[in-house]
Amino acid sequence: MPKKYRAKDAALNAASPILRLTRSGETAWGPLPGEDWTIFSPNHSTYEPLAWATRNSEDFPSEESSRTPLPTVLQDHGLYDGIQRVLFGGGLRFWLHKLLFLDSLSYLSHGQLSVSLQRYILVDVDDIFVGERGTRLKKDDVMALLATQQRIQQLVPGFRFNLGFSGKYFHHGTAEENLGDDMLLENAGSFMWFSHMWNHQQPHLYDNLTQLEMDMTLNREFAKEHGIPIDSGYSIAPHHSGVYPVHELLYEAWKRVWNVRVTSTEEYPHLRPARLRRGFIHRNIMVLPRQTCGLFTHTIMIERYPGGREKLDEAIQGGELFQTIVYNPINIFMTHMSNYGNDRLALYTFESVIKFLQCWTNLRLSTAPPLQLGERYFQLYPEEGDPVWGNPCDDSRHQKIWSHNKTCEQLPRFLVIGPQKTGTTALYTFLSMHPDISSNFPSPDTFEEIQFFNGKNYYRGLDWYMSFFPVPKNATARYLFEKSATYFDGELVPKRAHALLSHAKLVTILISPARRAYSWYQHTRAHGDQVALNYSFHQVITASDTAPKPLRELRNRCLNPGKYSQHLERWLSYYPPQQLHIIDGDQLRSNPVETMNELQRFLKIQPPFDYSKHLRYDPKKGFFCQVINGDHTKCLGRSKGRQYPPMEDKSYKLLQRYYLSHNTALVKLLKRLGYRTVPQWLKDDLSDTVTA
Ligand SMILES: Nc1ncnc2c1ncn2[C@@H]1O[C@H](COP(=O)(O)OS(=O)(=O)O)[C@@H](OP(=O)(O)O)[C@H]1O
Repeated sequence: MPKKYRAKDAALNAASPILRLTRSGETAWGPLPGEDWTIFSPNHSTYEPLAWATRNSEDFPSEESSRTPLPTVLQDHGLYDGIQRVLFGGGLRFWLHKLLFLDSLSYLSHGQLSVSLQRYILVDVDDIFVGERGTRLKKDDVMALLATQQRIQQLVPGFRFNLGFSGKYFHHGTAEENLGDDMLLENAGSFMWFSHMWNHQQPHLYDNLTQLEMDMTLNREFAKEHGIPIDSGYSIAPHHSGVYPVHELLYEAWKRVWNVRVTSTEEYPHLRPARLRRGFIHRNIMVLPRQTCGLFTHTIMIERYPGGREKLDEAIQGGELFQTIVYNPINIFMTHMSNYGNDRLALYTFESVIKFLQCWTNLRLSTAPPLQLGERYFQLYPEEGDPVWGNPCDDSRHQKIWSHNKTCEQLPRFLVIGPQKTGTTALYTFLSMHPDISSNFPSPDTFEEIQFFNGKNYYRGLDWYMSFFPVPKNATARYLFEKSATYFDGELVPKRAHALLSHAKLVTILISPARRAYSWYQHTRAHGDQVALNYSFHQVITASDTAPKPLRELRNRCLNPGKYSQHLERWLSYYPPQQLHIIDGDQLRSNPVETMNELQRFLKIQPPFDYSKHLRYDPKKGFFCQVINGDHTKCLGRSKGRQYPPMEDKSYKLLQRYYLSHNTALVKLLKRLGYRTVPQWLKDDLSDTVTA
């Protein structure tokens, strides 16, 4: 019917085959959101109602029919035109429609787009013993806690509240509240427990591991003394401090004192939006996303709850809290002790939402200790095991829970990303001559390169990366940079680099990919690599996919980085083109002064450094070198600018063909990026006359 109605009192068709997650049986009484409902009037046997509602009687005071339920959601079996559909007469603002939408997707995709019906719920009660006098649990609150827990157990088998304690504040309440503390301990075995911090101090405020361990040990001693179990393997930091952004000392102390294997936070990657919170694993500690239920330490009385009882019920009855559980297979909720005293809003909230879920959904609610939840979570989302380190300075909340000794000024402002064998060491050396530019401290394993964003080092975390850069107050250089030539073609590198250094500028050097491949081959031979010594360059680059693994690996390291356009496009899918500067490697070799001037302009470094006075061509080396003490030059070592025979013509020809599509795409890309001239090496590689 082409009219816009207001509607109320929704009910479902229990016989509909679409219902899966959604459970029929009740009527959702009251007005439904929106004023433009379509009421369907099917005139063909293909349509079957999935939901009904009543037209708002105020709009039709005299009409008898206003009391008759009319179809608002229809299943179209597709008998008419062969296409099955579900037609919604109202939008997704109505919570029941969100469930029906999920079920429709599942039904119409023959189960391929289905969410699981299993839901885990864990309710953490932080700050046990911490609340202010007058807001803590009394004996009858603890009794209510136990009674509610028992009732919830009927609906969620094995359900137990998970209590996070800070022993220092035990017996810090009124006489009545201290009896409440005692009663919690008398019933310790009825709950799950985890360690908060002994003194509720935020871990990021500790710069001393011993101190942090001492505080944790005090809480552990307290637990042992009072019969609190200490083997949960779970812990929580006050205000999520130290968990993310990671404070390594916290992870270290947790492992040493509590053997922590799992924790949770609301802060990864950010507090908001809550639906995007995810997990990660760091130093073998699983970090799970934590949900909020709308109750905080200040909402301990219903009149303090924003919007009062009505808003709280809205969250429970189809609103945010209800939906959190519908959408998340694993739910760890944060509450505080004071939410269980006073108006006991947390008891009301959880019991009500669980009942509401049971009434309207077929979800199977269960619970498990945090360690099991962690394992389950990463089985469901294995890809999340890999963390992505964001920049703490991009989020004001993160900055508040980051050590005062850390600053984003200690992060590089530009990256020289490679690829290998294009002249990156020369560029690194020239940049380091600049009085305003400074690179990282050398790594014992990879020398001037940190190689953080690719490979295993990334798992060492942000503190590890930052430890390679001078603390700004102790340094004179204004521009920090890092050069790791392996970044260029690293699959994950642009994403990771952008997450941490979204404002950083990127510098890359390109030479003929064929020459680059050959230089890499010579490099590995010079390093005594047996494969390179046993096979000719031509054999390496023509090795087939059935060749021995080491040979294939060498072939790949020779060939893959040279697919420049592919790699650059990946960088450009994260960074805007204005942040990327491409250096012609041949120009860097033949005219480094001009190259460095262009680079300084791109980096907006003022005043510019006069490289003409500091670089000179060294005929013996055959390259430009650094001028030392007026007359002498200091050149790069023997491993840069090696002497080796020219590439065989047949190899060069083969590589010209191999890189043809990549080089053609590179020309287009350079034009798109606004480069007016195409480098000579690229023209040569694309022509079929020139030899190497
Ligand atoms: N000024 C100067 N001095 C020495 N070498 C120079 C210079 N400018 C560019 N080149 C070229 O740099 C090539 C080595 O590149 P990289 O430093 O990027 O290699 S590495 O990936 O770090 O191993 C190196 O490659 P090979 O000639 O194959 O040794 C040189 O061609």
